Amino acid sequence: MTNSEQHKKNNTRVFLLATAIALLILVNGGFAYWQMNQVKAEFYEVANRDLPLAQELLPLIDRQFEQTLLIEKLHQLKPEHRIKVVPILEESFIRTGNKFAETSAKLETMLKPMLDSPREMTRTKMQSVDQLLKQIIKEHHQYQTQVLEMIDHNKESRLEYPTELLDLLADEEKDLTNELISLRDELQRFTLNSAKAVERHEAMIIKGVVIFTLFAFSLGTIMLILIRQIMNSREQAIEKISYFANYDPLTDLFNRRHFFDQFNLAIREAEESNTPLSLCVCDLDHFKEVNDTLGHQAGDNILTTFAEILRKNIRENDFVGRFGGDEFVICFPDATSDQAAEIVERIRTRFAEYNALKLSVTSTFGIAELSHAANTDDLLLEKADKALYKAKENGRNQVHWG
Ligand SMILES: Nc1nc2c(ncn2[C@@H]2O[C@H](COP(=O)(O)OP(=O)(O)OP(=O)(O)O)[C@@H](O)[C@H]2O)c(=O)[nH]1
Repeated sequence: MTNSEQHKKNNTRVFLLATAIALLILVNGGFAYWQMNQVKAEFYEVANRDLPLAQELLPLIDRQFEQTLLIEKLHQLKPEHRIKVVPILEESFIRTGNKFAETSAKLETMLKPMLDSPREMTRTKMQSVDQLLKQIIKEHHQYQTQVLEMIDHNKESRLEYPTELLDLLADEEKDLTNELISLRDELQRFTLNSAKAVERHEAMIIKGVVIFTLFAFSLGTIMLILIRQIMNSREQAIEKISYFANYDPLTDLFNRRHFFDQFNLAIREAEESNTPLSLCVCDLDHFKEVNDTLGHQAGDNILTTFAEILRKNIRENDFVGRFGGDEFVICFPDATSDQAAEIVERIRTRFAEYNALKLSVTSTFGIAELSHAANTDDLLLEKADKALYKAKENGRNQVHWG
């Protein structure tokens, strides 16, 4: 498998893993949100509707109790007064009782959907609430019947009420009130529990959001690091490619192609500004022998040393390239062949001095100057090559131009 195939495979794996985790988080978040909404709906149902309704029952019972006390005192009134008051009280007592029946019926209807709730906890709680309510309704009914009987009795007789009946009514009233209070408390407890459940679910969701954020952040950071690495290696590869496209890796000088690109530009500039320009072709002498006797590595070292001497001795605007093997080219913008020869002579001497210590490798140079007869890169190169050939013929280790 190639490197890029391996990269592609790794990228796909990272992407699939991230997608799977993101989907898991999404499903989990969705489930938690759905659960929280369910609990919230039940909570608000009780808090906003049923609880105030249950609390409404309590004052109704209180009112009926007060009315009972009044009925109790009826026998103290004169019969002619009693006849006037009894119907008013009776009517008021019945009205309050009807209101009680209406409110408790509403409460019963509202409890009904919760009795069929899909959540078992809600169902169990609501069953006990429902039983309590039924008990209250039943007891209230008995209580009301007894009081109404007492009113009838008041209408017809002048007799005092038997104390047992009054005690019984008082007890029933107390029971009724107590049961109403416990109904209200039960509903309040349920509301409180629902509120806690909502809080728990909200905390869970917040935790989920925090974990998701941390995860997304880490994933993002990893992605960024990966992208940076990919970009760095891409940049390095581009740098390498452009380096190899323009430079000779052994000597770090321009390669033949890049040298000639620059050389053509220099020729155009020289023609436009009407300034001189010279080209020098250099070749090491008997370099083959160095390779054959001392080895290829020693040959390489001599080539890099020669390149270094070239670089150090040319002027700021001059440039040099490796033509191939042991052949080099130097461009001298704004220099006649005489001026170029002066610089080249210095190079030849330095190289000869350097090598004289260890080996006897020397260099030979041929120079050509831009003219009407030699006004292209090819013609200049041909002219410089001829000069080099002449110098080699003349015994090497010298500079020829003219
Ligand atoms: N070490 C080394 N040798 C190289 C490289 N490129 C070419 N050569 C060798 O350089 C030698 C060039 O020899 P020639 O230019 O033909 O001849 P020469 O021995 O220099 O003789 P003259 O040029 O006539 O003085 C050959 O033996 C090539 O194998 C390189 O990158 N490194």
